Amino acid sequence: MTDRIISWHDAPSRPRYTPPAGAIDAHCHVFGPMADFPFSAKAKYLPEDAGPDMLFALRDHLGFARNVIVQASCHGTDNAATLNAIARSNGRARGVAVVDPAISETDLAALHDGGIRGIRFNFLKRLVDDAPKDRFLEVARRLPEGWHVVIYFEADILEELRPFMDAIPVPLVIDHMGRPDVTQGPDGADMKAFCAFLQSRPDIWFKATCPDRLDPTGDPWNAFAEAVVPLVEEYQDRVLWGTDWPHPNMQDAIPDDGHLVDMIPRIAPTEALQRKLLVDNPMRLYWPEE
Ligand SMILES: O=C(O)/C=C(\CC(=O)C(=O)O)C(=O)O
Repeated sequence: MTDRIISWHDAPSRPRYTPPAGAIDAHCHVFGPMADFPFSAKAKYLPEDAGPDMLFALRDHLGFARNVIVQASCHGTDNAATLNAIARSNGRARGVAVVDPAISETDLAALHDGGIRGIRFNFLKRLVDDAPKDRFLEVARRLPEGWHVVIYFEADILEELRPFMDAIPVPLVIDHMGRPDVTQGPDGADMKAFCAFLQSRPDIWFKATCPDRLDPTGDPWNAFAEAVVPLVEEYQDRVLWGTDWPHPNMQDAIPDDGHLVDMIPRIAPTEALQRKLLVDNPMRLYWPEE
């Protein structure tokens, strides 16, 4: 793999929608810089550098106050780039790590000190070689106090993953709602299955994220808005929102981040919902001490 990929908009528009004070972009990533933080030998894509300075400039441009930085698969289980970004954020970023399940308690504590508050299990075959459920479960049972598990999977394996997810003893946060087919609409099979899953436990959270990934009708992503707005309303105390910048693997349909922000009032139509989505909910998971 030699070609480095750019998957982000070089001049995102300024959103028309203004997020509330203290708004948190709760799903974004950093790439490198590679000279300081090389990519994993197992990486399935090799992006151009998208480091903390770029992320924080975008945060300010979009009107956000904080970030939750999720370790992307291209950095494997070496969380140094994510930790570096958190350290440079002046307390305005926390993160989610990807770890070798054999990680020691000491190393987990060090991640906590570095601002990590959860670990991510990625089940997308195009992104990772293996996802050992038994080993994932073992580490999920010995996480630091207050941590959660982020899970990334596609809708077709939701049922298969149920016994594994049901056994995880800490809150779950599901990336991109488990990638439903939003063109089926709010009552489609994928959304129904995801709702049933949410109803099975009160501590399953989800990210109402990635219209660009999930809606083949494209910007302005009407199918996404229609399918997701009832879910946000129904589960308003356990939903998060994020840009997903720098949009790994979206180089063929790069979204305008300003337009992504303008989706917020379409999936959370009232000020009260927007406050929960962007401030209260992510604060409870990532800055509970404030
Ligand atoms: O950024 C996302 O959430 C989605 C990704 C990338 C990813 O998760 C990773 O590299 O770990 C994807 O679907 O390619």
